[in-house]
Amino acid sequence: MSEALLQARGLHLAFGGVKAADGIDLDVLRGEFLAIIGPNGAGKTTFLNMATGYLRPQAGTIAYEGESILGLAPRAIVRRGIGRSFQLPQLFTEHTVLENVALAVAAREGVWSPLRPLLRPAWREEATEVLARFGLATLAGARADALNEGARKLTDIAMAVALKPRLLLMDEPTSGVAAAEKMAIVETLARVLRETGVTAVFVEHDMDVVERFADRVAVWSQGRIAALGPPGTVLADPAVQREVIGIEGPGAAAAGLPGGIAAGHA
Ligand SMILES: Nc1ncnc2c1ncn2[C@@H]1O[C@H](COP(=O)(O)OP(=O)(O)OP(=O)(O)O)[C@@H](O)[C@H]1O
Repeated sequence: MSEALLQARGLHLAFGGVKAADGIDLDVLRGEFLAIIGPNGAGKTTFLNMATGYLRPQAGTIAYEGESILGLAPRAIVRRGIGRSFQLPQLFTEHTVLENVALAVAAREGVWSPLRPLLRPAWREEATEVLARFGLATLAGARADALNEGARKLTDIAMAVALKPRLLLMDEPTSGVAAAEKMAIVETLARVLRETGVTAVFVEHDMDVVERFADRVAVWSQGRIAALGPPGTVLADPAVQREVIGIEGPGAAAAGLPGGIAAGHA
């Protein structure tokens, strides 16, 4: 079986004159944590949207487990095993944390309804187990709209994990989370994903998080992948430091994205 769980080739998508994807080739390898970094507007979310059926590329292919998923609706892609969490968590705010996760379990069983009375005990039990994995058991009875940002993010990801994905795509899992809480949240997230054998792709702006948790980093720039490789190599590149991380250095002026580091596809 192929090492690549998800394989994107030649993805193009323009919005008017803006090339949000301008020839994206990417293999997501089974079992890895792949971070996507890049400046605002580089096309990171557009890639997640194409991989999850929210946007259709104008050219190119996307295969999951060796089969094309192009043209499938988001729900059909979820059923294939690709989960998604969003920059702004999509919780049922008037429901409890447990109910939110139980609704995700129900959705996996084909019941797409936010109606609390329809929740079966088995779904609640499974949701309880998922919450325990995430260390959220004490918040099971809390209403989703009473959570702080960190707990909200984790609940959103717990819902995605309850759908039993083999690949989870996350858009800025730590955005809006207080700095002091951030590492603990990602630590929890990474532990659960490793325990459950989930491959992960995450868009991230915090380079400490990237360095600590990513096996590989892909640098997005103007709809293209300008560099791809281990964090130690990619984050040390002067062009990446200047244009993505915002560090000025002596070597930075000579390099430029995407041309300066275009050869780094590992
Ligand atoms: N549905 C859309 N309609 C029109 N333009 C869009 C749409 N989605 C994205 N774009 C444009 O495509 C470009 C890439 O956007 P995208 O959201 O993918 O970037 P990003 O790298 O995720 O940025 P950020 O870090 O700010 O979230 C931007 O110029 C954006 O305005």
